[in-house]
Amino acid sequence: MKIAVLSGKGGTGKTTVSASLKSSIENCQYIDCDVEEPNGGIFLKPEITKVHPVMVKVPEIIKDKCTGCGECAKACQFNSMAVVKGTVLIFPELCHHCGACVLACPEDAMIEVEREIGVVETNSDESFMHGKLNVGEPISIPIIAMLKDMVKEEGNVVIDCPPGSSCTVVESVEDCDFCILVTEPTPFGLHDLNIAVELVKKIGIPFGIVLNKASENSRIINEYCDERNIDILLEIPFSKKIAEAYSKGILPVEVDADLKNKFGDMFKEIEGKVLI
Ligand SMILES: Nc1ncnc2c1ncn2[C@@H]1O[C@H](COP(=O)(O)OP(=O)(O)OP(=O)(O)O)[C@@H](O)[C@H]1O
Ligand code: SF4
Ligand code: SF4
Repeated sequence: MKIAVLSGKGGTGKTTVSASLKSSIENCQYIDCDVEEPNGGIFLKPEITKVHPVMVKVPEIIKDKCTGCGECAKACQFNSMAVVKGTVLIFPELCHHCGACVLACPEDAMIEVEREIGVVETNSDESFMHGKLNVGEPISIPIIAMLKDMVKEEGNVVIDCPPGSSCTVVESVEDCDFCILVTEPTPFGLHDLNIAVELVKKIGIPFGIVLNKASENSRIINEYCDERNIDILLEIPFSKKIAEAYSKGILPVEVDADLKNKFGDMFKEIEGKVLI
């Protein structure tokens, strides 16, 4: 089973939940698609042995051939190039690597060259993988796509998604069997949970909720889920012990055997839902 863990809102406990789930079930690959801030490794402590650069293709001008006609800039839907007084300006960070400008050039005055935007790192058996986007790079999809290509066909996979609900999240959850939406009982948590629910419904992947940092305010999430017939798979209390363990890079399931069992039970429940 491929299970994606996401949360509309950052900081709700997505990494805590995904790394805890990975640690509570057998034969599971962990993939950290939160490539701007991959921190699952701080908990799981893999020994990184392989580093794969992630390259993208960006256009380059052959100056001798260019007539300054501007067809390339007209073809670019992402404003990543402009022709100013006959000179082509390329903004590689904005480029979406579609190749349209190269096709549009009537003079064959453009070639594509490779540019590194980040890396994918794995341990020796690839049970752990994360992507790292280079600082200042705005487009992370190619790194997530490479991680998804390296997903094992056999066994279970837990995918720690980026926060939010943009295209990086869509790329991360695509092809998954189930989504766990992690939320917290605050108005902000509820607001962003609603966006995440809309997203997974649109993509058409079955889902359930983990209510993290559960407290006396949990009612707002319980009511939201009751009204929509959404399952709350697991409630994790707001706990100083969990926060303290986190600050030392220790997962809650390492200090609480009962919680580890609950993660195992949640996995079985998800399995039951997916296999129906
Ligand atoms: N049950 C809990 N009780 C108390 N604190 C918690 C609990 N779960 C998580 N936290 C705290 O919430 C913070 C965020 O946790 P975590 O990094 O898992 O969230 P995240 O959703 O992955 O964040 P990001 O959006 O940065 O990826 C941490 O400081 C952690 O200590
Ligand atoms: S490859 Fe596509 S996005 Fe990049 S500059 Fe050319 S047309 Fe624009
Ligand atoms: S389309 Fe080709 S020839 Fe025209 S400006 Fe662009 S690179 Fe130069």
